[in-house]
Amino acid sequence: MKTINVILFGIGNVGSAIINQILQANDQVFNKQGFQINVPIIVNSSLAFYNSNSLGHNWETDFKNFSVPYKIEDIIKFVKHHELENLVAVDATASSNIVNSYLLLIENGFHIVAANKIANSLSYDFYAQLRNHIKAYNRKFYYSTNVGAGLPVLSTLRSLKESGDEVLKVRGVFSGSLSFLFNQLSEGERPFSNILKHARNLGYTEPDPRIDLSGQDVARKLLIIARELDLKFELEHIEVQSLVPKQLNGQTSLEQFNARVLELDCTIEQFVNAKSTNEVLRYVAELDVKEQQAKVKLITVSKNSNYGLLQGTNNLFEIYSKQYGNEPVSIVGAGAGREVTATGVLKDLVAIAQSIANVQSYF
Ligand SMILES: NC(=O)C1=CN([C@@H]2O[C@H](COP(=O)(O)OP(=O)(O)OC[C@H]3O[C@@H](n4cnc5c(N)ncnc54)[C@H](OP(=O)(O)O)[C@@H]3O)[C@@H](O)[C@H]2O)C=CC1
Ligand SMILES: N[C@@H](CC=O)C(=O)O
Repeated sequence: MKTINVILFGIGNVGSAIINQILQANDQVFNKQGFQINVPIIVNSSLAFYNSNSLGHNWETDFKNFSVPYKIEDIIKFVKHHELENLVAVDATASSNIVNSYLLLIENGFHIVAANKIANSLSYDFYAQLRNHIKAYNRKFYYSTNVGAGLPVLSTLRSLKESGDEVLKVRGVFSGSLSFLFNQLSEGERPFSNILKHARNLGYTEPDPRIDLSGQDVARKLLIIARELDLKFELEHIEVQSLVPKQLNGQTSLEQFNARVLELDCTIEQFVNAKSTNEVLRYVAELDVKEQQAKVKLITVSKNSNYGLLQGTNNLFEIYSKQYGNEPVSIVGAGAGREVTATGVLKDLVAIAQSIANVQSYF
């Protein structure tokens, strides 16, 4: 039985669901495949909880009672001291701090699984450097939840590419939180700011929801898709329409934004008033591979179109390729949420565990 040791950075919405799903699957699912996933260290932005065995179901209480301040070097020391093998750093934060330590972690034997999109949306130079490092140290870097949460978007793009097809265009609704916000808004019962609060409580938004509302999160996803398709894009290549009123962005802190969130309603009302009654609003991303053009913006669509009929946090990815012609490959499903995202992270983790345990997966 191989033991995979996961060091989990971030124990918020996604991180806590990852722990609970691992604890649930270890006995019934993973052991049968010849491996066990242990989680000897969990951290938030300032504290770490170390446990040389593994976490139990009471991990939240343990974290509250026994966590201590840490530096990344302490974590590396701990895993070396306890001779922990098969190390995977799971990044379930939205922070660039941990991304700054990816190279160091790789040099110290860690594979990386990231829900965090920052590493893949920094400069192209860093994007390439990270991949060179992964190759040089014979590690793996998986990030399937960067686009579409648990949906198989990046794997579909890769398999089309690897089988000789040519992806020409990718278009769709890429944000789970914006999908939820505009789906709820079209029901017409609540102001936008109130729906936003609900979306945050359900774990659909980024820790700072302006990252969603400004289009930045969708632009990052589009950038990651573009790079996956071998375009050497930077974030600046993407035309972005922000929904955040100017006075609530830039210099404003998250606390100030929260206090003045009602001001968002006026901005959104302008878009609502500009559409007809049989239309709804959708925040859409589009990459034209041939023209090398990428944009993300709010549009109006007919209520009865495939975009208009989206429900809940559903995403829609339409992948146009040479072989599929005018009928795109379409992927639809939940694009945000603690559980679906944690399942996506687990798929990446299991792929690493299977390669370590030498398990032949079905695919
Ligand atoms: N929610 C979703 O549906 C999806 C989320 N993702 C991605 O998953 C990531 C996490 O999202 P979510 O769980 O919703 O966010 P949360 O805000 O719920 O959790 C973030 C966690 O990261 C911790 N953290 C922040 N900074 C650091 C740091 N420098 N070092 C270590 N830990 C840190 C926070 O600790 P503290 O409490 O101390 O600040 C908190 O535990 C994001 O990158 C997001 O884009 C991807 C797909 C879908
Ligand atoms: N904030 C994101 C969550 C997943 O990446 C979204 O709304 O899609």
